[in-house]
Amino acid sequence: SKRQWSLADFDVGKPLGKGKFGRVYLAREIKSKYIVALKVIFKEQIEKYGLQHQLRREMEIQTALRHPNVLRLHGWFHDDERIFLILEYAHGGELYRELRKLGHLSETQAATYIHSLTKALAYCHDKHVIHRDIKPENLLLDHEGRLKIADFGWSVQSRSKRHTMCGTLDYLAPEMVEKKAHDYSVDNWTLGILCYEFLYGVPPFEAESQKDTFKRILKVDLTFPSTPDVSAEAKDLISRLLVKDSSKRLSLQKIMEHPWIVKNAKPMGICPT
Ligand SMILES: CC[C@@H](NC(=O)c1cc2[nH]nc(NC(=O)c3ccc(N4CCN(C)CC4)cc3)c2s1)c1ccccc1
Repeated sequence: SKRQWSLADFDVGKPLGKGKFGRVYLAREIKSKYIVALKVIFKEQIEKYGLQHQLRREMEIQTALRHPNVLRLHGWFHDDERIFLILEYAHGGELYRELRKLGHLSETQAATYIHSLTKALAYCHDKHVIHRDIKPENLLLDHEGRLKIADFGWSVQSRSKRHTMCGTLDYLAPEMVEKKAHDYSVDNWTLGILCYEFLYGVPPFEAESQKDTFKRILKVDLTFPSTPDVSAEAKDLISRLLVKDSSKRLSLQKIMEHPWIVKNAKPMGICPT
């Protein structure tokens, strides 16, 4: 019973954030008083960059995904110049703001978020979806501090081996940098990048220029600073994910069973900030 929505159904509030092709606003569905995030995307922008198919894929993918760590897409509607996505509202905002505020996360927080991400990715991969653009900006927190993956704008159904350069450089796996065919395991690489960034506050291959970042990624030039003091188990997990040969990266199942995750991750995916 897909209900037809329109802008008249919502009270639109303050802007929450903006991305490449649109903005997100706090909104309330008038009849139910249900709070949502309304993502407004301009058709001419999408047409200008030929991203209609990509946006349609994002909408089809995110509507079909039902997981506690994946932001829900409740529905959509459009008018002459805009497309509106009715998204779950994540009250806690962007994880990367929390990361910037704290500098780096505790091993409990980092392991809890990595565990939640791993479960969400295992669910997505089971549905043949590769996100390809997991980065702190796309990770949100709900009112209980539970992690939610947002913005499937770059995700693909794994059937198409086609690749398009996407995502910020720091998170790109070597095979994507080398424009080789890539598969699910790019998301495993990214989990390693994120785990490092959660614990150290910066991504592992950060460099002055894009070229240097590319070189460091291709060399897997991984070094661990002496501070903050990070456990050997955490470094072990990171080292088993940031592996150039994508077939040798730790599987999502093995990540969930890794001693550092088992010891530090909160079972319900919620940890006191
Ligand atoms: C991830 C980018 C993507 N975003 C979404 O899809 C987004 C979907 C979605 N649902 N809920 C959100 N919540 C917020 O954005 C938010 C931000 C700050 C908040 N706080 C400020 C600090 N305060 C102390 C607590 C409350 C609370 C909620 C967002 S963003 C996007 C993509 C394209 C265009 C626009 C946005």
